[in-house]
Amino acid sequence: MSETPHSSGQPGPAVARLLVVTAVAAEAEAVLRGADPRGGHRPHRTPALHWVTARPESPAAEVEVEVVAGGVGPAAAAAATATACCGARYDLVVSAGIAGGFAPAAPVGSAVVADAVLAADLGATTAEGFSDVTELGFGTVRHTPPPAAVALAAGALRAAGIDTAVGPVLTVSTVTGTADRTAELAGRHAGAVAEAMEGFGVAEAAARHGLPLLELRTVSNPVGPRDRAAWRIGEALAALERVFAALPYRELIDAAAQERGRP
Ligand SMILES: O=C(O)c1cccc(C(=O)CC[C@H]2O[C@@H](n3cnc4c(=O)[nH]cnc43)[C@H](O)[C@@H]2O)c1
Repeated sequence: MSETPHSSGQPGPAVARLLVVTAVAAEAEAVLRGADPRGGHRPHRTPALHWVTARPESPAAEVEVEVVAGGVGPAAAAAATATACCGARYDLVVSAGIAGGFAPAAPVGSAVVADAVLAADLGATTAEGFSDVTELGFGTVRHTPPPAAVALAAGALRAAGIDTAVGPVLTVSTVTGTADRTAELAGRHAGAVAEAMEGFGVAEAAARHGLPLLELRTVSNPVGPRDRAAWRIGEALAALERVFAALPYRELIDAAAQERGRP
């Protein structure tokens, strides 16, 4: 975090900056309704749909929240996050939106906080089964959010009465739609609480910018046989708004910074 110049010429309170990346505008709007209940945010159209708001939490500590609706899927999410991070300074990046929840950990309407962000279908299928890219000798399939910030976020959501699970969140390029695929993913990723389509892309971009990452989602549907008509998107968006109303922004940013060895 940097010191902001004050009208006196002395350094003033540091403004901490949070970047939230969602897939679609409806998710970004839910995030902003929660983060900015007074509705004072300023919309922009570049680089994607993009909103900025200030969230003063105490006279000594301001937080500015920027929300980008970067598109569906890991590639769009990575491109939007990297573009945003090239244009401004942030202290923490959050991948947010709706998700499919694995039963019984994450029922519809509940929240999930990722303690690992996993690329679940980045690899190769062979006669012996699936090998991820790390097993094939390339790159990574895992990003680990700062544990203290994960615990802080989950504690704040539970304190606000939001049913919250903590565990690995899978990033997939294809939404799971069969019982076999559900069992395969759950078998390969013990303890997985949810799947969505952007977290790993956001994480890859944040890591290249040296920034800590969280993934926070609310559940619109169970992971399982496809039944799009049963997705409870309105319920998940309302829960997403409650999540972003309950977060202790400044403490989260400070916790993430401390784990990176910064003051
Ligand atoms: O139709 C709408 O009104 C609407 C409003 C908000 C979001 C959507 C989306 O379809 C967003 C796509 C988004 O959803 C995530 N998601 C949700 N459930 C799953 C799932 O079971 N498996 C994978 N991804 C899921 C995902 O991150 C997509 O980007 C529509």
